[in-house]
Formats: sequence, C-alpha cells, structure tokens
Amino acid sequence: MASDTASPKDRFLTVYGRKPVLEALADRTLTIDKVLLADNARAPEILRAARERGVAVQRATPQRVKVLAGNGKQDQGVLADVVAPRMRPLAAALASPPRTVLLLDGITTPANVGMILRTATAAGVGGIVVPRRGVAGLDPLVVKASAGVAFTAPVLRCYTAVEAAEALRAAGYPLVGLAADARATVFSAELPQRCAFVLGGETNGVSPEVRAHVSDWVSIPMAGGVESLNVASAAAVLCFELVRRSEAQQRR
Ligand SMILES: C[S@@+](CC[C@H](N)C(=O)[O-])C[C@H]1O[C@@H](n2cnc3c(N)ncnc32)[C@H](O)[C@@H]1O
Repeated sequence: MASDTASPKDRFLTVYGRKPVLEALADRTLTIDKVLLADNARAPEILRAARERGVAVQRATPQRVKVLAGNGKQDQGVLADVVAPRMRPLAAALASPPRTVLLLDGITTPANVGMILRTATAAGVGGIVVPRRGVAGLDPLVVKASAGVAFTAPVLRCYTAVEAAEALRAAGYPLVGLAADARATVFSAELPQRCAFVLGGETNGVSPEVRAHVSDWVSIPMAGGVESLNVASAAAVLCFELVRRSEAQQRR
C-alpha cells in the first residue's frame, strides 16, 4: 500500500530563476502563492512585479533557496510557488478515482514529461502520475515543454512509480503497460473502462519493479524496422486512441 507521500509541494509548481519568475508574475492567469528571494539577491524588478500583484515576498538564505529549487538548479536566488489547482497527491485523487490514469515510470527528459502533460490533458486524461523519484521534476523545463499546461494538468504526486503502481492496483485499476514488443496492439486490445497505463523510461522502458504489477501489455505497431517511439509520441497515440474509443462508444 502507498505510504503517506503528501507534501505541501503537491499544491505548487516551483518556478525558479529571474526570467521564469518574472514571466509567472506577469501571467495574470496564474495564482502565485509566494516568491522566495535570497537575502543577498537584489531584484528590484521582481519586487516591483510582486508588489503590483500583491504577492508576498519572503527572504531566505541563498542555501535555502537552492535547496527548495532543487540543488544544482540555476535558481539565481529566486523562486516562486505557483498554485497548480489540479495537482494533488495520488492518494487523495483515488478517493474519487478518475477513469483513465497515466503512470510515468523513469521518464527523465523534462521535454518528454512536459509534452506528455500537454497531450494527456488535451485528451482529457483524468490523472497523470508524476512520481517525485525517477521522473524529471516539475521544473521550468517541463513547464516550457508543456507550453504552460503543466500549471493546470491533472498531475498526481507520489514518491515512486512502484508505490503508485501498488496504490492504483489496490484501488482497482488494472495496470496496462506500453511496450513496443507487446503482441496486443493499443488499437485492437480490449481495454477495461477504468485503467492505468504505464509509460516507461527513455532508455530502459518500464522498470522491473513496476513490471511486476502490470497485468497486460499493448504496443503501437511500427513499420520500417523502427525499434521504439519517443515516449511522448507513444503517449500521444495512446491518449487519442482512447479519445477515439470514447467517441465511438458515445455514438453507439
Ligand atoms: C523509448 S521507449 C523505451 C525503449 C527501451 N529501449 C525499452 O526497452 O523499452 C520509452 C517508452 O515509450 C513507450 N513506447 C515507445 N514505443 C512504443 C511502441 N511502439 N508501443 C508501445 N509503447 C511504446 C513505452 O512505454 C516505452 O517504455
């Protein structure tokens, strides 16, 4: 069963660096919880923009800002917590379970995570599990690749993909893995009404720990001797096949 993985960060996307924070402050569609500025940072333009928006600016040590931005990131002594209204812990989402869930397992390229968030949201997927460990963090690169959709995507948070797999199974979701070598195809397989689809990492695919929870596998058929698709492309094919099925069902 999933451990308690709720974190205050489950409500926010952290944007760091001067330009991304200024852009977030300039975007009136976003709700900014607060701006955190390093004690030694001079940033009059950010202070002005925050004041105009009525956003609280807190001071912290440069080390604290670095830790909160995720060590090693180019934070430039400033970050902002942007409210992501649909982002929540997986455990909370399972109280009123969405029909379709995507589980990202080991997808480490921010551009792929961002594109998946954008595509899956556009296809009406009810939840996209982005584990904190092993998957690219929800940072400005992800936000950029999602064209800003990351702020409003139905992101579900947990600690690891295997923890999510366990929680989803316990909540009655069969886990269907996507793999290029699966015999059944996403276009012809019988898929349960409520289902969690697992997308694997760029190099190693679905991890062995998560594989153990997968009950069925589906592939997207490929020609030309191609070994696999980019994971965001695979997600797009899957998501819009689900849209097609749902529309076909409504027509019946
Ligand atoms: C680049 S692929 C990983 C390739 C990796 N060498 C492997 O062994 O799986 C990343 C993920 O995209 C999905 N994927 C890529 N091509 C696919 C296909 N043709 N059918 C179904 N899923 C695919 C799978 O979930 C896969 O784990």
